[in-house]
Amino acid sequence: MVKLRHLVAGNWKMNGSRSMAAALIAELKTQCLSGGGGGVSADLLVCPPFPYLIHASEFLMGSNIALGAQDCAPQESGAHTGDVSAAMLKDCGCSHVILGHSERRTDHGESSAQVAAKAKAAQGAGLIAIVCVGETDSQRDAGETLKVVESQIVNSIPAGSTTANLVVAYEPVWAIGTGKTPTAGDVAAVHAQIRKLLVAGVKGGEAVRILYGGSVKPSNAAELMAVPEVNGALVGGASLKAADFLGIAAACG
Ligand SMILES: O=C(CO)COP(=O)(O)O
Repeated sequence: MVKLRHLVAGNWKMNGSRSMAAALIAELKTQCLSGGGGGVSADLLVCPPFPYLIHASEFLMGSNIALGAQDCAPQESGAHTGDVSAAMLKDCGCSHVILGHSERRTDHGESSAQVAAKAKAAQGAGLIAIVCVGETDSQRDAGETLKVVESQIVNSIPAGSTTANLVVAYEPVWAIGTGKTPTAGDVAAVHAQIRKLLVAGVKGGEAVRILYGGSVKPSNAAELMAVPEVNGALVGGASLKAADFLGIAAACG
């Protein structure tokens, strides 16, 4: 098992405003610079909604907090009203983009093949694709977790992915925004399976970071982040408060 530096990514989802982004990022910067983040040794990433990316990239200047988006188009450019290309995200200062989040798979019917096409476009534009996978409540109850995750991994990760352009996030759908989390043992089993698939199918797959997401908060972060093959967190609700987000980062050890 390769020891990797943790990545703590904040998925703001459809929350915030320009003034909220300014205040939250200012607080993150101050806390990180002053060491008030509890000696954060993880890499930090914030992913605001599209309209605030350009502002956020300015607010983030002078910090080493990275910027990401929450989706991109599979096409490079052209007649695709309402879509945003990966090159545009790069142009706005993004280094990462979240793809295939369960909310997009559900709300927009995104298939794993579409997620793979988006990830390929993102990587082609020089972005790191954060590809999300995870089972629903009923799939879990049916004992299908590993089968579902395997299928999503195999079909959502494009050929040409490497350690340098891919991050995977395991987010059980039933744990998102519910306050429920899997046991450390369950997380370990899924992450071990994902690692096996990455080692078999991706160049440098042993060093691709695998994040856990779903109701991560400061009070449970230490336990979740200590699970073998958990290399960071994809945080929703708790990423909207600087103290909570940094509390999670500090728990990475
Ligand atoms: O969906 C998530 C991050 O992408 C997790 O959301 P919560 O942390 O709010 O459960």
